[in-house]
Amino acid sequence: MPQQDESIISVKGLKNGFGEQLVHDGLDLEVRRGEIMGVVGGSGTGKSVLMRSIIGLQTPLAGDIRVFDEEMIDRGDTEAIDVRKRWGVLFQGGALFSTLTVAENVQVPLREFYPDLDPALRDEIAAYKVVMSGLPADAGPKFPSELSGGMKKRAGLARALAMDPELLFLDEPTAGLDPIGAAAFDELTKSLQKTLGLTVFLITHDLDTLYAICDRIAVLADKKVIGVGTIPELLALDHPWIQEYFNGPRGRAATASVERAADLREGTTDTGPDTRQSTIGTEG
Ligand SMILES: Nc1ncnc2c1ncn2[C@@H]1O[C@H](COP(=O)(O)OP(=O)(O)OP(=O)(O)O)[C@@H](O)[C@H]1O
Repeated sequence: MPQQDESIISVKGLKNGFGEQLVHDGLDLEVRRGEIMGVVGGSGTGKSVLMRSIIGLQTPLAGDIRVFDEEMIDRGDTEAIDVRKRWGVLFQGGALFSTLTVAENVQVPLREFYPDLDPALRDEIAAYKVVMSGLPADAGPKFPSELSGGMKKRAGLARALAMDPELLFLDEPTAGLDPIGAAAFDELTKSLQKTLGLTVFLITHDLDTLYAICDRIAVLADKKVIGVGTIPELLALDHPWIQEYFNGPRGRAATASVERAADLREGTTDTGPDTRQSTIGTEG
């Protein structure tokens, strides 16, 4: 029986750098089973490098990374396969193969991990994941160039879900989406977390996403995770970046939006303008 406080990702003493530039120095982070962990920080603070280190695309200078309680650093490709099968990744922008159709893109991990799978079953799984990601069923034969930005993200999500992962990595999934598309993507992420019991590592600059769907938030600054918790818990830390981020005009607008939505649910106030418009577009 899985434990709610079971550690799914554990990063300790992580150090990353490029040439003279040190990106992480003594970074620690724990992600628990079933939570959506939002990862925020100013541009260039190393959010993507952190994700790449966890999934084995970046070899750290030092530190310890465990996923599903398996040590990841210096693990050979063959040894890592059993762990890699258990996660899905949506890279920034979707990272679809432009010469493959949506369905073929979704089948890439299936071909990699189960090369002998019956092609008819592969087609069936791909079709199911396309619909599960909120795309119309006829999106399967389309090429990425025929899709809108939001559809590309959903196609990337369908590919990330191909292997029925327990853990999902999302790198800025709502960047570049219009407010309605971004809110819809958030809802989809939340419903996948709930229905599939997913653990989600979600890099974002989108304050609305943080308020709407994240269970906890990790803040990267000063080459470390300077705080992890809910928004009120982070605000209590009194760090200047945290105060500026959550208490600045965009942060206040997002708070007001969440409060208004709560009031609306309780039927205690009238509708005002959706503030999502004012809180997007912050990516660096
Ligand atoms: N392969 C690389 N070679 C050299 N420097 C790199 C490489 N990858 C990342 N960096 C540097 O590491 C730092 C952190 O990059 P990263 O992409 O993780 O930032 P980020 O927090 O995700 O930023 P953003 O919010 O703008 O996406 C940046 O200064 C970047 O230039």
